Amino acid sequence: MTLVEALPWLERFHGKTVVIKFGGNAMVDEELKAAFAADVVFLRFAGLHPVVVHGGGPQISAQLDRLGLESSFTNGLRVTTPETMDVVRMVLAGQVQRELVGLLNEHGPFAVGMTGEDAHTMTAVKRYAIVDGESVDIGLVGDIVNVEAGAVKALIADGRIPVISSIARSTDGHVYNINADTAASALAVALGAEMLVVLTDVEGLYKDWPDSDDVISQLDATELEELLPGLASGMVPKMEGCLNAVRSGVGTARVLDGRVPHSLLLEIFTDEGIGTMVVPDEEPTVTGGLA
Ligand SMILES: Nc1ncnc2c1ncn2[C@@H]1O[C@H](COP(=O)(O)OP(=O)(O)O)[C@@H](O)[C@H]1O
Ligand SMILES: CC(=O)N[C@@H](CCC(=O)OP(=O)(O)O)C(=O)O
Repeated sequence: MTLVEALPWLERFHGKTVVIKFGGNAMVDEELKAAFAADVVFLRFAGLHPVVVHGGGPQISAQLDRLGLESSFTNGLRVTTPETMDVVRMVLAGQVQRELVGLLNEHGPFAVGMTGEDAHTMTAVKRYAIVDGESVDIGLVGDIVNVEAGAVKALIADGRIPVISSIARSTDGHVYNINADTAASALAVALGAEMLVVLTDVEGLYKDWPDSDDVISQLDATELEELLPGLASGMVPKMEGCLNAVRSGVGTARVLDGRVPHSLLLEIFTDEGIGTMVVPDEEPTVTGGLA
């Protein structure tokens, strides 16, 4: 990429908040993790306000395996017993988040880790999975009902990079496991972010997955809504999160291949986008006259 190509994007995104969801599947390679950290710090030095929400599904599964605990998913959500919840919290907040904070802070005193529990940042309610129209109990899985973004905004104002684990407390004191895509989307909305970027282990949203690897490069909210019922597993919370974001004021939501080194910078600062971009529905054009 030529530097001058980046100028219009630097101007456009200066001072804007970008929420980046770093998926556990994109986090498997040491070099890629370091490249991701460098990209996020680059964004900060370029005058954007990056906020990281991280996943860790494969890392949680590996730890459950080591402990000999069974684990299963319903509609892309982990069935979470109280015992599983202890492991989820330990792995996300104690391991994955710490590692990302460490990698970011190799560049300076920027990253501050927290979970949705801190400063009441995220409040959850129990979430049920819907299977064949029936509501199914999947344990301590939560949905976000409120985001108090004050603590995150204070960190941004102080030049820090918040790194947030997708765990949240309910008003009655339960701690819930939140899908990281769902948490990133809720946070992007509450922060009035310009962009939600979801880094995963595929090139973007495939048109006819698993039969073809034709990536949909751009679609609007209504088009995405029509595709949602046909999507499988991990893509469901991701695309629901993108839809929720653009329907609630976030400028664009993008799904990118986290396996491509520096995909974040390529997407934000070059003309040809990579991955899938979800845009809000076009506002109806006002043709004149009184409303
Ligand atoms: N239409 C689709 N396009 C792309 N990937 C899809 C699609 N439907 C299902 N998937 C699956 O969703 C996975 C991504 O979700 P997930 O494994 O939860 O990733 P992450 O850990 O990054 O959140 C892909 O690896 C792919 O197997
Ligand atoms: C409820 C639920 O499924 N929570 C996820 C939280 C981590 C996550 O979302 O990680 P990825 O982004 O890497 O998939 C889980 O337990 O795996």
